[in-house]
Amino acid sequence: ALPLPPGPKPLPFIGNVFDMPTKRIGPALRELGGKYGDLTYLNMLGQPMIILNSHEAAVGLLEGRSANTSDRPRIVMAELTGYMWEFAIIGYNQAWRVRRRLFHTFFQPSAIPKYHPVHVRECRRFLQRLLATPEDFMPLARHVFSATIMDVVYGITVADHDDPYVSLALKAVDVFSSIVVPGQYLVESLPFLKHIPSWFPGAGFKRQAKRWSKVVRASRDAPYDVAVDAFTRGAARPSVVTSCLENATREQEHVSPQDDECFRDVAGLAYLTGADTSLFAIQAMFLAMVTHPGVQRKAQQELDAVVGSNRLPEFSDRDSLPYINAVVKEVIRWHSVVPLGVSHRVMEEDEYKGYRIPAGTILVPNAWAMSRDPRVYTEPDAFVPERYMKDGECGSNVRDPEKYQFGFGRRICPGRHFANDALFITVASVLHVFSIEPPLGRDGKPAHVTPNINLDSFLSYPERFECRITPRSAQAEALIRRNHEVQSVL
Ligand code: HEM
Repeated sequence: ALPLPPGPKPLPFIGNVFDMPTKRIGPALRELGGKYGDLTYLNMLGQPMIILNSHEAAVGLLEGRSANTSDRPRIVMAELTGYMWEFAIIGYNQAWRVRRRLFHTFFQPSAIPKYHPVHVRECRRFLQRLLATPEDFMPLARHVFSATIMDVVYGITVADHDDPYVSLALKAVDVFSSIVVPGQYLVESLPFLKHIPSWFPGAGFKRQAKRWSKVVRASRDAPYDVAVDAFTRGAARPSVVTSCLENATREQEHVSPQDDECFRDVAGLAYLTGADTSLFAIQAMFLAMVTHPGVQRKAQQELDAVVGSNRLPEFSDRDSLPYINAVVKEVIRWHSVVPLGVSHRVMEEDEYKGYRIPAGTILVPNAWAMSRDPRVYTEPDAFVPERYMKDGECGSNVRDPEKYQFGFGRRICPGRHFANDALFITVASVLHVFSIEPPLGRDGKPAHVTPNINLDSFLSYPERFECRITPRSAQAEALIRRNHEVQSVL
């Protein structure tokens, strides 16, 4: 007898299909929320969907009711492309639990300090490459996070240019981004279309899925097979895969087929989720520094006072760098890397705040809207690390963006501590030695840079922009050039 949450009037049969935006999705859905409320109900060809436009609504349903809301919606395109090995999109079931538990053992807070040397080494190589070709800062940033995750997960060193694993991951993440945005493929609302023959008119999605499936499979198996081969030859470096194989072969001679599948899935997902997420956050940091020079100056003053000019930042400096920590938090808020989070699914009918939440409803947390909530953040579009500062410390003056940008409840991002480490060391190191400024215009004066963020797909990223990256001083340049090789001691 309870009403459904409010939403735009559905059309017969197709429901609200035309109300689902395809461009700047987060902002457009927030606008819808402005009319209908924090919970906006959409009927997508009969599939119930609720957009959660506020933090309170997302916490209420995804954390308060997590036993019932930790499932994932079926993604038919994931089935067609062979992506169901990714435990990020499989249901709330035993296969997910086993994989999530194993992932957690490698990425929980007590486990990740052992990856610090890899972060530091790759970050310092990044500084050297930036010095050589600063105009390539976008691809170089991709390289640093890919190199870190490939070393940590597989013990593989990636090539400086055109690495096959880096391009494979890039292609696989592109496929993933294309298939997970709600409402993009008709077959998601009409799953029977999955069975129409590939040659049938309108079955382009099936042909596309077939083309993509090769990349999807290879992205899981190619680096894993190389790591297993190295392990078998006794030539493996310490890595997540090496640890899995060592543990599995301690008591039995061979790895069971179930364990083999599980190890492939866990390593593959870390490899695919680990690089681009941090990459887009750090690209946003470069953009924020170009557009907010006052923040950059303040961060550099803190680095000069704490780290000094004779060395580069280390993880041990973290607690003494509150403003840098606040910059990292503001990067995470200002740029929603996953603007619509990852959808959850309601397993059994529920009631929330007097509304009926039907079984099978897809819940879409609009993280972008949460990051721009003017009730929580003054001037939400501005980059203001000071909002987290309290009595000279990076405290919790205001809602911590980690509470929504990494998802919710039992599905919360298990790689968030690792991502935080990667962002901290990169932000601190880059700002310590480089100035990031707008490019010079034809008149020789700094040009105006307008932030242009792509918000049309699953992962959001800054569109290509230019900036001048130069060493802050001769001493900073010498620091970068000095070879800071740190051994990988996983
Ligand atoms: C800035 C960086 C990152 C952001 C913003 C981010 C965000 C997210 C979000 C929003 C989710 C969905 C949570 C939910 O369903 O409620 C998620 C899931 C996940 N993330 Fe991240 N992530 C980041 C980095 C990473 C890294 C570095 C890794 C791996 C090392 C990782 C591994 C995962 C995995 C495995 C899941 C699936 C969890 C599950 O379904 O149980 N993420 N992430």
